[in-house]
Amino acid sequence: MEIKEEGASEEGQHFLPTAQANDTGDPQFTSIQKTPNEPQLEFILACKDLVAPVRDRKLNTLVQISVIHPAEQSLTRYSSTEIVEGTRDPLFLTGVTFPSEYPIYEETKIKLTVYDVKDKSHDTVRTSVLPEHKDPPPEGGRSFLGYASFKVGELLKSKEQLLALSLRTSDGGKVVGTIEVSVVKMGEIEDGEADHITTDVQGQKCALVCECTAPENVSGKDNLPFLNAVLKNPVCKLYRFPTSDNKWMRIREQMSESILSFHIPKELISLHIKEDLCRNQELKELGELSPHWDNLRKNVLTHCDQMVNMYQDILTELSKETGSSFKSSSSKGEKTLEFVPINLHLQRMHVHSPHLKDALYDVITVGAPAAHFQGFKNGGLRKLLHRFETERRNTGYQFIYYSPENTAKAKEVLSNINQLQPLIATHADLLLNSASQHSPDSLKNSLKMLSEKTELFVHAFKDQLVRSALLALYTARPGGILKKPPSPKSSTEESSPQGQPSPMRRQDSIPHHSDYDEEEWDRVWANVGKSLNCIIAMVDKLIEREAGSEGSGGSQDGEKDPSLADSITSPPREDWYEQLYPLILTLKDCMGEVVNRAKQSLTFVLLQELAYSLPQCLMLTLRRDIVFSQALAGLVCGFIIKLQTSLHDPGFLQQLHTVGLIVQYEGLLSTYSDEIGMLEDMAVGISDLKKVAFKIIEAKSNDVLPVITGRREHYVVEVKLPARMFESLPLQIKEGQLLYVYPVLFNVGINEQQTLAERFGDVSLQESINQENFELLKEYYKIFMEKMPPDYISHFQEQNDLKGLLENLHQNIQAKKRKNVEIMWLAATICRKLNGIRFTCCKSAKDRTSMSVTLEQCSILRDEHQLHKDFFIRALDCMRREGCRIENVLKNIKCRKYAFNMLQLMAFPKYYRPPEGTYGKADT
Ligand SMILES: O=P(O)(O)O[C@H]1[C@H](O)[C@@H](O)[C@H](O)[C@H](O)[C@@H]1OP(=O)(O)O
Repeated sequence: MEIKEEGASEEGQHFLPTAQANDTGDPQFTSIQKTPNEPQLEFILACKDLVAPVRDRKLNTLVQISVIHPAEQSLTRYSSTEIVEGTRDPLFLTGVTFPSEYPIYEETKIKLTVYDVKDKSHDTVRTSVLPEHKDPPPEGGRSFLGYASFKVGELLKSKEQLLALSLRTSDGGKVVGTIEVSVVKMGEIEDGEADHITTDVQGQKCALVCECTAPENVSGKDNLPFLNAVLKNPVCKLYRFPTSDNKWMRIREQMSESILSFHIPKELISLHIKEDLCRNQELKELGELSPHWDNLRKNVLTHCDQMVNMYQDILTELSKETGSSFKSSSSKGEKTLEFVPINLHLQRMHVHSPHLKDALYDVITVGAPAAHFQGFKNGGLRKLLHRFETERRNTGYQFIYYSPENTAKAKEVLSNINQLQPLIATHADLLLNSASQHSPDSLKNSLKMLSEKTELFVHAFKDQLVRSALLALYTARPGGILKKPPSPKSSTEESSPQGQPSPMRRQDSIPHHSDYDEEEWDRVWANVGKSLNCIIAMVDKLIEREAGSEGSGGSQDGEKDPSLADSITSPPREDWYEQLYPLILTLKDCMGEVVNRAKQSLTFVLLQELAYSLPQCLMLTLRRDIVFSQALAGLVCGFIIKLQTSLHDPGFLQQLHTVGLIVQYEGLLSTYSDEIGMLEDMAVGISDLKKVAFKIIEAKSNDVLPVITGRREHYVVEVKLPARMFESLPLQIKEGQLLYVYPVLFNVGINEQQTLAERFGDVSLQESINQENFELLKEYYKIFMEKMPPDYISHFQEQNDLKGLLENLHQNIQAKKRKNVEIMWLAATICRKLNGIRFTCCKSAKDRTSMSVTLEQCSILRDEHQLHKDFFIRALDCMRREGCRIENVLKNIKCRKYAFNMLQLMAFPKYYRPPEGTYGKADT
């Protein structure tokens, strides 16, 4: 068989194009028996007695793994091990894993090529186009030692599932050593085998017993189809690391993109369009205005219509991207992709360690939510919004100033009205329906619903803002005189039960205006309550009379002859519908009048917001929408994953509905140059996530993608769960209780730009963000301690010293130390202990983020899983050199190099520097 390098494929590109991937298995070839959703094949490698080309030269070796698909006979680079230095018997910590989706069969051939790396700094530059010949020519820093190959079937059927293969030179002649391939077995102890492997500490050796313990199901395998609907294109890596008691632990690293990257922005933009179209319509329906206000309105409408068109164009463009699940760092400035988060991934570490429970650690990695297309010349949202508000407050002579809180309130009342009015109309019709059926029970029920909704409606206007807005609008009408609206039917007032006062009271008095009848609003408003009272009184009367007539209609022995009762003994049956119909009409009329007035006045408040510095105001809204959309896509992804992995945990579920979830963002941006603006955007985007609530509903079809409802001030994300999963939820969640999140952001700049900021610039932005968010975190902890049950808390306190960690975090924030990465470690630890959702972000979530998540993973292995202390750096190097994150760099910029140069790295904190040969100035 001819082995040739496949030109377009790339090492680490784990999956063939979809058309080639064959989930159901090709009948021509023998599938590997496997547990659904588990990797099909995992093996580890070691070499023995390698022969150095030059005598006495110490070998630094790596193995490159390539796959020959049986149908194609061509060779695809699959993955590599790390470089093991200074030994002829290397034992590699980076293994090989073929995930369940990979088209691999017993007939698939695996080729293992061993290289000697002379110069690590020249070893990594492997671009997407590979040379055509069998083995790559000696690249800058490595030379070919030997190769071996085997069929997957041979490995699986071999004794102990272990192959010892001779490594041969490229002409197939000389044997240059042996390579051992051993399937990673679950639950088996390979005792007796002691291997010597090199540690971090140069020259030091460590004897280890290979042992793998049975993994427990921590990932909720059964739930995976649900998760697979949102996660796409997983990249999987395998490692084995020694523990402090010389056992092996097995680590699976997985990185997946999410379809939510595009789905959430599309949902959100559709909502913005709906909200803005509705507002524009309301502006048009504002009625006659004096010339000043009318011109202003025209101008606002022109701009607002343009904005809606722009959102529509963006949505059309995004809708073309069907099935997309990834926006690369190089697309961050693209206008049509502005709402899409940059490089969003789930970064997962699955640990199987001896004597300890299996564990999953998830971090969502994503580019800092920021408006790259709009740029950062004038800063980001935090500064821009503040400046805008201050200027608006101080230059209000052409319009009326309403505070952001009042503007938000106006939007809220408007939205409540828009929801409640049709709801009340429906309940009123249902009441009439019950009346025509002459059913007392159903009449009572319908009345109950109608009363509840009407009370909410009446309550919605109990605000001074409506009054002041009514007066403001009055003065903006031509001549400042309102046409007197028709008063509600007098019959309503007359039939009001004993003329009793309505439940509403007058609010504070509004500013005086000689022509303005401030009592009028009270009357219009009170009429809704009065007409409801009339309906209640009428229903009572009808039911009472019915009961009375039934009592008098019975025969003496208590038996009733219905025909007699109807036609002879009882009075003719009353037509309930006829009695109630006019009252319902009155209620609807009164309501219509209130809605009309309130809507117009509150829309007038919104006109004021838009009127000031029009284009700037709309650009700010756009910027905020963009940043929020990116942040929300990440949050929804994190929430769904957290929910899926924690469904089995009753404590978590209780926390979810009684307290809510902490969502912790680690920012690595610098407070220098453009990244100041990014951080300012990010801080607002994350804080805006407070406006989001989640609701879990049962999926009624295979479509489990979340649905968003609401408007800019308040969104509800409906997460659909398959019936079986939904059933396992606590009642409160099943009943649709809203679930809240508490986002917090801690930022520590780590690169050379931060050095400049510390020396010559200003770090106050970072300091205030950390301080403010510490307060939020403390507040969350307080609510958590108050709301969780005492027995949970006492167990929780035994396990975790959260108070101590918080105190430590506080001290570190106060300390104002340079590049104090301790802040991020502590915040992340606190978040994990509080069952929260973890995020890590830098500009592109590619380079700095990769350093940070790999460091976090290894720190967890050290602190929670007894990673052998001498192997900390090696584990870190393995993950950075051949792990998921270098694949992340590759998929973003088509080059396997972290975009750092030597000078930059000198400014990095020590543990954030990648291993030699994995970085260089690439064209990003
Ligand atoms: O993923 P990032 O750390 O934001 O990537 C940076 C990198 O840190 C920096 O060294 C390099 O000069 C580039 O600016 C990278 O950003 P890109 O957005 O260009 O990938």
